[in-house]
Amino acid sequence: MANPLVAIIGRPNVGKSTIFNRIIGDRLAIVQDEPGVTRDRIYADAEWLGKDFSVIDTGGITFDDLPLHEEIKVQAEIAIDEADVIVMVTSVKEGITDLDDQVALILQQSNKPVVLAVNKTDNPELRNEIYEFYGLGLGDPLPVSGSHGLGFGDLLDAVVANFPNEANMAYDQDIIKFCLIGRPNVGKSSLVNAIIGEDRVIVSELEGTTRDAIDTPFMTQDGQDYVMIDTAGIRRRGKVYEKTEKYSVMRAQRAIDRSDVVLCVLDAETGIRDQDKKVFGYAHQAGKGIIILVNKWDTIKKETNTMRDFELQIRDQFRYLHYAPILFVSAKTKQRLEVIPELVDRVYYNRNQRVKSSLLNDVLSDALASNPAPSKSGKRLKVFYATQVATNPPTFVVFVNDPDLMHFSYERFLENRFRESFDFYDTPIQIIPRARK
Ligand SMILES: Nc1nc2c(ncn2[C@@H]2O[C@H](COP(=O)(O)OP(=O)(O)OP(=O)(O)O)[C@@H](O)[C@H]2O)c(=O)[nH]1
Ligand SMILES: Nc1nc2c(ncn2[C@@H]2O[C@H](COP(=O)(O)OP(=O)(O)OP(=O)(O)O)[C@@H](O)[C@H]2O)c(=O)[nH]1
Repeated sequence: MANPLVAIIGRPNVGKSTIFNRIIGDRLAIVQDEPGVTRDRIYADAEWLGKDFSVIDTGGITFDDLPLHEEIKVQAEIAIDEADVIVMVTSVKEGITDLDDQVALILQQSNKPVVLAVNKTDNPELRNEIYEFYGLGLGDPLPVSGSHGLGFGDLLDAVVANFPNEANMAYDQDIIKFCLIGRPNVGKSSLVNAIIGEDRVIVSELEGTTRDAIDTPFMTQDGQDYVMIDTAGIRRRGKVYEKTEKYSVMRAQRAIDRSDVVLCVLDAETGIRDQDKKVFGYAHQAGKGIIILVNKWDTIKKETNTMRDFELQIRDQFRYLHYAPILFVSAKTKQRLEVIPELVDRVYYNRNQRVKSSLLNDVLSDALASNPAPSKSGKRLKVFYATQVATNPPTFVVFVNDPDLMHFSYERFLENRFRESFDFYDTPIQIIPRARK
C-alpha cells in the first residue's frame, strides 16, 4: 500500500522539474475548481509498466537562509531519509561540476539505490559524452532528454528495478490505516500521545509485518488493529528541514496517500487559517475518509451556541468536506478522545461497503423521479443505470446518453442520494458519468 518513493535531486538548472513533469506525465492536469495543492507541485503519483510510485522533486524544497551548497546537502538528506530510490540528475552540457561531486559523495555514503541521469542529451552525438559521468562513482550514467522526452524508458526501468520487495511494504488488508494532519502546533503530537496512551489501547508490533519505522501500530481491546501512519512526523524531530512548509506539505501528502482515514486537526484556540485548507483539500481530492478534529477545545469559553457556531464556520470554510464528521476534543483533558477509534472504524466500514446493483438502481430511479435530470442547450441528460465499481472510496459509474450533459450540481444530488441511502457517511463518493451507446 505504501507506494515506493522516488526522489529527484541535483544542482540547480540541470532539469529536475522538467524530468519530474515527464515522469508524472499528464497527472498534473488536475480538475479545476477543486481545492488542494495543485500549483507548484513537488510531489505526485506516477506509474511505469503497471508499478505505482510517488515522486518528489527535492529541488522544490528551498531554504532562503542557506548557501547553495548547503541547500543541496539538505535536499540530499531529505532524499536519503525519505526515498526508496534516488534519481540524481546531471547535465551533459556542463559536465561534472563541483556541486555534482559533492552530492555524489553524500549519496555514495548512503545505502540508498541511486540511478544517475545525464540530462540534456538531446541528440545521438551527445551520447558519446556521457562516459565522464562514470567518474561520479554512482554506476552507469543513463542519457535522457527532459525537454525531448528521450531515454525515459531506460531510466524508469532502472528506477523500478530498484524498488523494495512489495511484500515488505504492505500492511494487511484488515488493518485500518489513518493519519493526523494539520498545521504546526495544532496539537498533533499531543493527540497521538493521548490516543496511544489510552488504557484501551495496546501498542502492538504487528507480528509478521515489516512495518515502517515512522508508523505506530496499535490494537483496541475489541481486537481491531490500526496503524497510525507517519505518527505526525514526531520521529523526525530535530532535522533542519522539518519545519519548512513544502517539506511538511509533502510529508502530509504522503501520509494521506497511505491512509484510509485522515484526521484533519484544527486548533480551536487560533481558529481556522488559510493554511488548514491546503492539506485538507488534498485529503479530499485523494478520496480519503475524513474526520475533522477541533483540538484544544478546553481553551474555549463555552456559551450556548459556541460549538454550533464553530461547526457552522467549519462547514462554511470547508464546503467540500460537507460529509466529514466534526469532533471537538482536547488532547490536554482527553475530552472525547475515546470516541476517535470508533469513529475511524465507522468511516472505514462505510467506505468499504459494496451496494447491490439492484438496490442501487432502485435508489437511482427514485432519485430521477423526484428530481428529473436537467437539460443543457436543448439536450436533456438521460440517466440509464449505475453500478458500483470500487470501494474505499465508493466509486460509481453512471451510464448516461452524454456525459457532457451531467452538471456538477446534478452529480452532487446523486452523490447525496447515494450517501443517505447507503450510509456512505463521512466519505467522499466518486461518480463517473459514462456514455452508453
Ligand atoms: N537542452 C535541454 N534543455 C533542457 C532539458 N531539460 C531541461 N532543460 C532546460 O534546462 C533549464 C532548467 O530546467 P529545470 O527543469 O527548471 O531545472 P531544475 O533542475 O528543476 O532547476 P531548479 O529549479 O533551478 O532546481 C530550463 O531552461 C529547461 O528548459 C533537456 O533535456 N535538454
Ligand atoms: N490547552 C491545550 N493545549 C494543547 C492541546 N493539545 C496540544 N496543546 C499544546 O499545543 C502545543 C502544540 O502541541 P503539539 O502536540 O506539539 O502540536 P503539533 O501539531 O504536533 O505541532 P508540530 O509538531 O509543530 O506540527 C503544545 O504546547 C501543547 O501542549 C489541548 O488539547 N489543549
